[in-house]
Amino acid sequence: MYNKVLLIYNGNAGQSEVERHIQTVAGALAGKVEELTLKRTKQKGHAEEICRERGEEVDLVCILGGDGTVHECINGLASLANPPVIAILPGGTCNDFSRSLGISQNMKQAANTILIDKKEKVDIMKVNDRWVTNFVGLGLITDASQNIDPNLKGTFGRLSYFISAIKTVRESKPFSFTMETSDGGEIQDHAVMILVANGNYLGTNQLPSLHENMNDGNVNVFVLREAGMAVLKEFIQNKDLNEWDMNNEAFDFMEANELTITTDHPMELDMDGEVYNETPVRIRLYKEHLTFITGEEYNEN
Ligand SMILES: Nc1ncnc2c1ncn2[C@@H]1O[C@H](COP(=O)(O)OP(=O)(O)OP(=O)(O)O)[C@@H](O)[C@H]1O
Repeated sequence: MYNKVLLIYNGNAGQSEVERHIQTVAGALAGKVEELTLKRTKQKGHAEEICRERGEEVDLVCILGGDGTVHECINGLASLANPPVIAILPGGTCNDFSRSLGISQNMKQAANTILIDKKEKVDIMKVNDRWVTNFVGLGLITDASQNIDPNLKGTFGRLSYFISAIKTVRESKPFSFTMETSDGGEIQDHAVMILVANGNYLGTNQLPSLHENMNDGNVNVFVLREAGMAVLKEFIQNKDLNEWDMNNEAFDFMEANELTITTDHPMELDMDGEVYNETPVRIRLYKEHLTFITGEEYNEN
């Protein structure tokens, strides 16, 4: 089991809910670990700082938060020489990366997963100068995140993503891009959205995928040329890419472990749900770079 455990939680999340979650997690870990330190994030960027400074002092870092908090923590941990094992406790709105790891969305069950201690090495993307767990995207997806009304997010939670997506689809305009892959391939085209996914979920929807694990050394690259609702519906509903019509002009799909994307004008990059950077972008996958606690049903190779 683990001697030293650091539990980081989003200090900006609803107070009473956080307190309940901490009680649940601390209750599950009490008696099983030697030392449990709680750290509340004080502002955006704090989780990254804590992880960079304290990550090597502990055996396990538990992240109680959503994908944005996970993103921050990974950026503090991924460059350490001896990073700890990482457990994600689904404390955000969508918690997409925890879903990809097969972690239960029930906090008690998620905390108990830590005690079962099933661990897997997982691929992580380096996107320009940031580490990314779940996805990087440009075009429609960035606009959809930006269009979320913070008041709606508080009231409707993940429904606000869909309201925003529908609003954005109506307004989206195509952009020109050039994509180069490490095998020398080059594509020049137009799109309304490019999505490079390491994880298998987006806005709680399962993404179409050829395989379910996250240590295969490849990311899934989706290029959507049209923003019609029919295309988006297929994208969201059809989970198995083996059954997709690959001749459909509305989208392209490929796998890659390294690629660069340039656009006709600088475009914002959505990384794990927050805008951190803009194009041009270089994406490189680091195979099995970090070790995560996974749910029992997580599919390893
Ligand atoms: N104390 C804090 N004050 C302000 N912002 C914070 C604080 N701690 C974390 N954050 C930021 O808040 C953002 C949202 O938090 P988080 O990702 O945990 O929840 P969420 O957006 O509801 O979850 P999801 O992305 O899974 O839908 C993150 O990008 C994170 O950087």
